[in-house]
Amino acid sequence: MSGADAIAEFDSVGLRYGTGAEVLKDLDLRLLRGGFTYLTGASGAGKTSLLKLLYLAQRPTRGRIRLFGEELSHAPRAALPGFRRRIGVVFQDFRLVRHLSAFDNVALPLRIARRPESEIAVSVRELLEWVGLADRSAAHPPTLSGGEQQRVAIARAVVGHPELLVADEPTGNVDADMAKRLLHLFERLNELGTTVLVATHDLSLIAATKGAQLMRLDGGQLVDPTGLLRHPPPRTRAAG
Ligand SMILES: Nc1ncnc2c1ncn2[C@@H]1O[C@H](COP(=O)(O)OP(=O)(O)OP(=O)(O)O)[C@@H](O)[C@H]1O
Repeated sequence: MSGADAIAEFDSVGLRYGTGAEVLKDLDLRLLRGGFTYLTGASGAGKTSLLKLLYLAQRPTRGRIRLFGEELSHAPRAALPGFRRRIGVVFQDFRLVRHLSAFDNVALPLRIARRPESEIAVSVRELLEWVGLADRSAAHPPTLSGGEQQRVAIARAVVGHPELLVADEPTGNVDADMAKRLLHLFERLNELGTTVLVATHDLSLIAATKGAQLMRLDGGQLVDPTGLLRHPPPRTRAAG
């Protein structure tokens, strides 16, 4: 398989914070375009750190990352916002804008993309309904429960149909029925072409997703239960 089929590739990637020990070691991985992947691992294993590398909140301390076919270490800083706009992120701590309503938080990526307000209104309403918050669209984040904030964060991450969706424990604050509904949303987005990576401890979620790839982090290293990772990475590159 050629590099052109991968939306992201890690080649011997390591990460340390400051002068501490490496929290991620020798990561070789490949996220296939259009794939659905779960990332598991004990608390502190490095899941959030790996996701941060993918959504460009951290740079690796060694190794190489290719994203959307581009080598990140060669990309100028000015190119990074362009990459980020292609990625939807559900942060573990939600990161909603406090002074904006739930509606306006979800609308943000579409407004940044300068989509017409009429289209924004339809998309945002549809998503708020899907995540069970149609009647809370005017509410501000501080007045929402943790689970409600998480659902707004998910709606915001998916509303622009990103090429890559990265979600950190996206069902950590919701009940089993809502988790199923949110999983269905991710699957639908995946069917429409979004590559999905979900970090989770929720084994029932993983069991419910047919055909998903599973990666596990253990002590900062990737264990590969489904045998789909790349060891070692291919050196060939497809033309174009
Ligand atoms: N900004 C930081 N500065 C220093 N160390 C950090 C920082 N962020 C994470 N770490 C350390 O890196 C290691 C991996 O943390 P990370 O948050 O990636 O794990 P995780 O698998 O996502 O954990 P959890 O499931 O509890 O969210 C931990 O030892 C953590 O203490």
